[in-house]
Amino acid sequence: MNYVRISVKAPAKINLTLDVLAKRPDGYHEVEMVMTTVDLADRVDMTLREDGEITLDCSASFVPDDIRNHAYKAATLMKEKFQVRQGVHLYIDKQIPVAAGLAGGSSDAAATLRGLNQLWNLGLTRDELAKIGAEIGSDVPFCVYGGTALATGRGEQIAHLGAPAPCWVILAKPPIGVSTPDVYGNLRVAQIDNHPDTKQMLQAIATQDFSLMCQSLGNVLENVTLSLHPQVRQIKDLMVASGADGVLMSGSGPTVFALVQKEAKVHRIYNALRGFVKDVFVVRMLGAKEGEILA
Ligand SMILES: C[C@@](CO)(OP(=O)(O)O)[C@H](O)COP(=O)(O)OP(=O)(O)OC[C@H]1O[C@@H](n2ccc(N)nc2=O)[C@H](O)[C@@H]1O
Ligand SMILES: Nc1ncnc2c1ncn2[C@@H]1O[C@H](COP(=O)(O)OP(=O)(O)O)[C@@H](O)[C@H]1O
Repeated sequence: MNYVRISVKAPAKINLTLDVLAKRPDGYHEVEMVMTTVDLADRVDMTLREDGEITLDCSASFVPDDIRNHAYKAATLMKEKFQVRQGVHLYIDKQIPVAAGLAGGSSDAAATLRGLNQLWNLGLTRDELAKIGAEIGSDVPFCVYGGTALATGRGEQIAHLGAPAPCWVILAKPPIGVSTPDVYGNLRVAQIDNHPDTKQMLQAIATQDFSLMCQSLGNVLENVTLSLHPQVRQIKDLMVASGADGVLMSGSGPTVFALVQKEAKVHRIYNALRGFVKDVFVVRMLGAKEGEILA
């Protein structure tokens, strides 16, 4: 089918575990992370341009609209690699908080790769798109597939997992932006004393055991971000005091998420947080499903 315009959902991710095993000679860190997508999503609209230009607008004016934008980078890479004559206008409807540990920019890039594959009739597989995504950022390959996965290497090696136990996810982002390179840069790998039990998390997911999943949550970047931004600790404490079953910071932060199974608790936690931070979202995990193309 020939498209002229296509809209693709770009869901946020959370890290159920994030372990750092070593610092690599290339400056990246060797990680082991269990990630899952949630139904808080940007939307990337792509409109064919016959003049060959790549242009971008975003509903959030502070997000870059040039090559610094991961979605723009994705389009440029695809055009160059496959010598595409046509161009594209990208419009990003931004719903995911920026620099929040939720991979908003990576997911926009992944949605752009998926969408352009159709718009420009490239016929690439998801695996091929994920490989291209790794050239944009470590989290992009995961975002190309979505669902739930174990990510290793610098985060670009993906092993798909089944859906975790169904539950509510309450996200709260304090009004600070966190730089991922700064957080990794402040981590002292030899001094990490809170490595998560990744195997136990994999077991919790395989058996859809909600309480084991909550017990297995862990993120070695949390202490680094907590020391830079004490508000993150306050949000965690508030979630726990309001009855959350499991609480963790996502990625490099500063977003913190709470997991709960009972709907009554959702309201209690949401109301407690809203008095404290503006950006609070109640979402569901997307399970094992792949990112959805809307039109
Ligand atoms: C921490 C995580 C957890 O999912 O996510 P966010 O908090 O950014 O959402 C990821 O590891 C972030 O992945 P991503 O944001 O794609 O990182 P990249 O663009 O590839 O790298 C940005 C910088 O982060 C550092 N970095 C990133 C990944 C990695 N495995 N080791 C690193 O040391 C490097 O300094 C690198 O230059
Ligand atoms: N499409 C995009 N959406 C949001 N931020 C973007 C995008 N493209 C590039 N960026 C830049 O990437 C940085 C990280 O943003 P984001 O992907 O939202 O956070 P995180 O890496 O914490 O998940 C920001 O500083 C932002 O300026």
